[in-house]
Amino acid sequence: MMNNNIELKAINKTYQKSKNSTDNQVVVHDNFNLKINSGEFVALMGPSGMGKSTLLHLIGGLDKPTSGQVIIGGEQINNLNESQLTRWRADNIGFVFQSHHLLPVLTAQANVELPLALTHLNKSQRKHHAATALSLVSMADRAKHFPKELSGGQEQRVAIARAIVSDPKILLCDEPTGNLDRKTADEILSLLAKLNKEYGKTIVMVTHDLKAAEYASKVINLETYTYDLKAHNVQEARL
Ligand SMILES: Nc1ncnc2c1ncn2[C@@H]1O[C@H](COP(=O)(O)OP(=O)(O)OP(=O)(O)O)[C@@H](O)[C@H]1O
Repeated sequence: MMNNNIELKAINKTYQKSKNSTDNQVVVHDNFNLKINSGEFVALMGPSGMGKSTLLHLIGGLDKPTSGQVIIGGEQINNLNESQLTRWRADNIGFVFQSHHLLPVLTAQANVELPLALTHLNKSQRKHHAATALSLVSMADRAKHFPKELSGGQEQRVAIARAIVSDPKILLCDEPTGNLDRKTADEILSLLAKLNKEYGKTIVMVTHDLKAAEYASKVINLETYTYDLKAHNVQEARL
C-alpha cells in the first residue's frame, strides 16, 4: 500500500431482494463518492438503513459494488478475486464489530493470535505480536482468560487487539460501542482515538452515538452528505 487513502468513486450498490424478480431491487448507493485521507478518524452517521454498514463492507473488501471503484492505498480492490481479497484484508484491514465475535473456546491470547495464522510468522513470533497487541489495549494481565471470564468492555478490548495484531493501516469499526455502557464506551473510544493519534491508524467508525462521534476528527452524516464531483469538494454536516 502506497498510503492508506480510501476512495470510493461513482459507487452504485444495489441488492436484489429475491433471486427470481427484477423489480425487487433495493438501491442503497447511487453514484456515491467519498475520500478519506490517511490518518483520519471518521465517524459515519445517519439513519438506519442508509447504507453505512454497506460502505464499511465495500471499503473492507467484504462486499463489492454493483458498479464503481473502491481504491484503497492506490489499489483498486473491487477487481480482486476472493482469495486475493482474503490476503489483502489480512494485510491491510482490521475489523471491529458491535459484538466482539471472540471464540469462546480460546483464551484472549489465542483469539488475538488467530489472524496471524494467515501470515508467514512462526509460533513464537505470533505469540509475541499477540502479547504486544494485548498490552497496547491494557489487557496483558488477562491474556490467559477466556471470553466468558471478561467484562463486555474487556472483550471489546481483546477484539480490538485482534483487529490490530497484524498492524493494519486501516481500522473499520461497526458500532464498536453499541453494546457497552457510557463509561466503558468512552474507554473504548479513547483507545480508538489513541490508535489513530499515536499509531497513525486510519479509522472509519459507523455509529449512532453522538458522543462517540466527538472522538472522531471528522463526521460524515450520510443523510446530509453531498459530494460535488466537479469540484471534488465534500461538504459534510458537522454536529
Ligand atoms: N445482503 C443484503 N441483501 C439485501 N439487502 C441488503 C443486504 N444488506 C443490506 N441490505 C439493505 O441495504 C440497506 C442498507 O443497509 P445497511 O446495513 O448498510 O444500513 P445501515 O445504514 O448500516 O443501517 P443500520 O444503522 O440499521 O445498521 C438496507 O435497506 C438493507 O435492508
